[in-house]
This record gives sequence, C-alpha cells and structure tokens, in this order.
Amino acid sequence: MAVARHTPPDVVGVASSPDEPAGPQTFLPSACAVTGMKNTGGSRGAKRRAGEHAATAVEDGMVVGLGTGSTAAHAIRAIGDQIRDGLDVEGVPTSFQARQLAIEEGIPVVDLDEVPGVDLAIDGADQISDGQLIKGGGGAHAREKVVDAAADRFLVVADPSKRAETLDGAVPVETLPAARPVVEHEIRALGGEPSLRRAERKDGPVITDNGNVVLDCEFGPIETPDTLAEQLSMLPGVVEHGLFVNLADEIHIGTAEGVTVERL
Ligand SMILES: O=C(CO)[C@H](O)[C@H](O)COP(=O)(O)O
Repeated sequence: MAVARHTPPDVVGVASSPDEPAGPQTFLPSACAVTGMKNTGGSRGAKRRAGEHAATAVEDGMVVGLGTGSTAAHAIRAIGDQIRDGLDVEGVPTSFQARQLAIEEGIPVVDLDEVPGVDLAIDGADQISDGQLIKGGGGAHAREKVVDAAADRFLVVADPSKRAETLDGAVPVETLPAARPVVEHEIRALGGEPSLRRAERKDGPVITDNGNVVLDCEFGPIETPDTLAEQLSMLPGVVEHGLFVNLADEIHIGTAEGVTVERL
C-alpha cells in the first residue's frame, strides 16, 4: 500500500465533552488521566491512545461494532477493561481476528441477526482524507463496511501516518475467486492496476474470512472517491471494496500530545 502523504491535524483546543459541536478538538494527556488511557509514546502509543479514547464513547447497554486491525484492537481491549468494571455491552466483530480478541476480553459476541441494530462502531483505517477512508489492509473490509455502515455512530481510530491530502493508496477489492480475471480486466479499464494479495506464510493468495481473494488496486490519486466507489461496486464479481465514502462520523487520531477528534 502506498505511503500516505501526511497532513498535520488541526489542533484547536481541549474538548471537555463528547457532545461538543463539529470541528477538530484535541484531548490532551490530562484528558488521558481522566479517561484512564495509558500515555505511551510512538506510533504504537498513538494507536493505543486513539483506540482507548474512542472506547470511552461506549455506554451501558450498547451494541458495539468491533473493528479489525492493531488500532481497533486497543479499543476492544479497553472495552474488555470496562466490562470487567461492570459495563454491559454486546459486540459485533468484523472479522475472525476481532472475534477472537473479543472472546479473550470477555465481550459477549453477537451476529447482526441477533440484535436490533448497532449503536456504535470503532474501526481503523489505512488512509484518511477529508473524512473518506481506504480500509482493508487486513482484508476484512467487506464485513467492516457492513457493520460500520449499520452503526448509528462510526468512530475511526488511527495514528497520524494515516492522514493524507488525497487518497492515493491501493484500494483492496474483495473478489470472488472465479471472477478474478474479469474483475482485473474491468479494474484496468477504470485506470487501476490490480495485484493479487498473496499470503506471507503460505503459497498462493490471501483468502478472506468470506472465502474470497483480494486485489490491491493502484489508481494513483483518487480525486473523486465517491465516483470510483460507485464504479467498483457495480462490477460483477466484486464482493466489496475498501473505499468507505461518507460513512465515518468521527475521526480519532492519536498523537504525541493526546487525541485529536474530528466530527464530520
Ligand atoms: O481496514 C482494516 C482491516 O481490514 C484495518 O482497520 C486497517 O488496516 C488499519 O489497521 P491498523 O490499525 O493495524 O493500522
């Protein structure tokens, strides 16, 4: 996946309430103490801060979408801590990995057909520009999109390296294995260059939790993600792509100073 061009987050002050009006706000380390967040350094610290801060939005009785990836894992662990402190929630995992972690953390896991809806989803991203996302670094974007889109409120958690001026990373496209040649052809016709995602510790492709393959598709700078998202969605054989357009409600970016929250 291409490296994101970094955009410094806007830092406009210290937010005191999750009900603050739209606009970027920064939760400084003093807020970490209030929320019990661990104040560790580096990218891992930034991811941890973002995940743990987003988890403070979870309330008793909620159904929570549990995202995939290292940043979302911090949120899942923080929800586990809250459950051990008496919180009563149910979690809808977005992947095998998220489900395993949720079980380890004692979070009751449920499927979408067992709950009336999803109150809140917390999930990571591979690239973020103007509230639009590329996801699917873990190949879980099909289920992630279903759960994140179903949520009343979708919180994205990330470290600053995920911010970009313009989305320009490879777009993961989950594809029916039998449809791969025609999907590759159609993606080239759209101006993309597909590359079959290969497994690291097995010969052959990555197989998703849904039994499909992933094509990582380079399009260069994506000036109109909504258009490309629509075009990809229309291709027969495409199960789901990693462009998440107009789905995020809040972006929580962990930084060295605290957590910047942008409400969209
Ligand atoms: O979309 C995803 C998985 O399909 C992840 O959320 C994304 O890859 C971010 O991962 P990380 O938080 O480990 O950087």
